[in-house]
Amino acid sequence: MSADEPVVSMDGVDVHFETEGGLNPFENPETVRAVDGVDLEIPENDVVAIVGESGSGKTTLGKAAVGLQRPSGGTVSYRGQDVWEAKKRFSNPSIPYEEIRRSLQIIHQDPGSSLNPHRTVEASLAEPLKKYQTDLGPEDREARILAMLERVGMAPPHDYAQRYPHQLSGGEKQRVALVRALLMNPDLILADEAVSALDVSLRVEVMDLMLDLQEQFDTSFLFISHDLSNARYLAEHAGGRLGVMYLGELVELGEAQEVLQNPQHPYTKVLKWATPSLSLEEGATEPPVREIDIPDPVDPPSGCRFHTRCPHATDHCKRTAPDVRSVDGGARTHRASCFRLEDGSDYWRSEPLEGARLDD
Ligand SMILES: Nc1ncnc2c1ncn2[C@@H]1O[C@H](COP(=O)(O)OP(=O)(O)OP(=O)(O)O)[C@@H](O)[C@H]1O
Repeated sequence: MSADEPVVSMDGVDVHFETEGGLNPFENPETVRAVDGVDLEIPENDVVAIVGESGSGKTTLGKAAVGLQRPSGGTVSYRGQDVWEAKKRFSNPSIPYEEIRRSLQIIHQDPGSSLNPHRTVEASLAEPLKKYQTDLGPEDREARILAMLERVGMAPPHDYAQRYPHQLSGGEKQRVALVRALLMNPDLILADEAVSALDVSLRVEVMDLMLDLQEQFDTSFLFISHDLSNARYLAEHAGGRLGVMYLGELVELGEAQEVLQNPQHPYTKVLKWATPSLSLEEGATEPPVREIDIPDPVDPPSGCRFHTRCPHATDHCKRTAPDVRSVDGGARTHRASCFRLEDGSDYWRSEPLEGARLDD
């Protein structure tokens, strides 16, 4: 372990779920490959926004990153310490599991679900402090809570501290959830669809607050959204990265501006096309896909998983899965998994699938 180690490293992470085999008890259970072979490093003070369609595995990836979902393959480490090794009884980890748990926090789409309806805001916020900051007395605890409430715009803080969750608006509940996460002094906050349930007018406000707090507390954020315009807003304003998931795979990752200005995976281009604020910039009209329907993650397509929809797919894509390729070779590498990034690939000599073409 060292201070230079990324806060979280995911190395070849798979999360596969076994599900019941339909109505027939003699049928074999099916495997949902929610996350497949994902590599992702999140250093200190970093922002990564992950975007993808519903069911692409974003939540599962996020939960695996903060140690709430055990991977079925690969490793997840916190500052070099394998998270699941640290959790084992009788292990002797370099970082105790309790410290890892405190350092990796989550805020949910529905902040109400993480607040006890029978407890005041102050009581809910005192709980993590009592558990993890045992040196704080009741007065210091109260002072910390009130200062944080004020910091996130809940003024007068004394008034908000005595309210119950039903006396708060959706935006206020999300602010309390943010305070609750920040009081743990975390290194990384997973914000899973944290603004999706809010009115459009409030989303930017809460994202601005997250950006502000991220800068002030030097906390890394893993922000998950099905909406590219939200992911873009947060990642671009933080100077962070944008990751694109498709059927369990992280198919593109890089600096947000670079990924959006110079997308390399055909699926990233589809997401751009489907986002009015971005497609209008380019005046694109025709959808850049052959098939609108998303395949089943229980039975993903062979080879490149995007080949059934890709406008550039060839026979080669149907048979072989592309490796992750670096696009620019820079320090914070822009990477994508597509044969079109390899000049010498057999892809270029292979027959385009029906309705597809090699050129743009
Ligand atoms: N505990 C589980 N057991 C079985 N299958 C699961 C489980 N959790 C998730 N899945 C499946 O894994 C796939 C990925 O789900 P996940 O929730 O991670 O996707 P997502 O991109 O976050 O989607 P959404 O935006 O709809 O939440 C889906 O097909 C989902 O049905």
